Amino acid sequence: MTVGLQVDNLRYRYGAKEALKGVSFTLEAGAFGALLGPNGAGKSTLYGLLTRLFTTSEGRIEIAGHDLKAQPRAALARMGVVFQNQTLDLDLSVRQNLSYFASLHGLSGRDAATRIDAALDRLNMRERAGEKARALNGGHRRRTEIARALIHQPDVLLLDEPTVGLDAAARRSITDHVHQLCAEDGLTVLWATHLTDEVHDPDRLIVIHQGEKLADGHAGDLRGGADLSDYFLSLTGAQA
Ligand SMILES: Nc1ncnc2c1ncn2[C@@H]1O[C@H](COP(=O)(O)OP(=O)(O)OP(=O)(O)O)[C@@H](O)[C@H]1O
Repeated sequence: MTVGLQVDNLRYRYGAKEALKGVSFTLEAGAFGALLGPNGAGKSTLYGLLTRLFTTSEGRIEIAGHDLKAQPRAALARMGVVFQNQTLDLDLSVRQNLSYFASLHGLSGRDAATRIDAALDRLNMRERAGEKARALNGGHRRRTEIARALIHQPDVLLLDEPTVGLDAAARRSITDHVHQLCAEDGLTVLWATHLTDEVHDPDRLIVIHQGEKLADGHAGDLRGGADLSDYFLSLTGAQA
């Protein structure tokens, strides 16, 4: 199999507090990986390490074949990130937000315009390109951020609780769009959430709790005949 994302025996401490206690998993290229964990499980810590907001000497991360510690630039170039907090410039148009990001990646002119159009098409946002980000609802702002994260054509897309604050229809739409990116474009996705209804049966499901991995497999196999939230609750004792 071609590996999209590999995390091997990752540990991280905040002083005496051990936030990750040796977490390992591998996502095949093109997989939708749902990282499910209750508050405090260690999801944000894992994302911080994956994006090199901070580093650890314990464990190894590989992104699309590049070791994050040994080849950070090459590894990060293969990664797109959608953070939990909104990061658009609300006074710029959708297209301007994407153009700014493209130029940060050294893209300009016709090449940038082509990539921006393709990314906006992918998220059904092309017809909104001229609107100020401020005029968009929360769901369309998130779609713009996802389109922006695709401009440099990453192999791996990380999303940290991307549906926080969205209504049910927008949540469904974003979740479906990202599943399509895996199925149709071969993108490897890691989607952190504590909402079980965002996980589909064929998805790869990784459950973490208190810094440890409790389960890893296809969601449908793991839950068996049970409801996924009941399964999650029985594993973690937490509220789904
Ligand atoms: N700066 C910090 N100093 C000390 N402990 C921290 C710090 N940041 C996080 N922690 C602790 O590390 C553990 C993992 O936190 P983390 O934020 O990674 O969890 P999470 O799964 O992202 O939770 P949430 O869904 O609430 O964001 C928690 O016990 C948290 O209290």
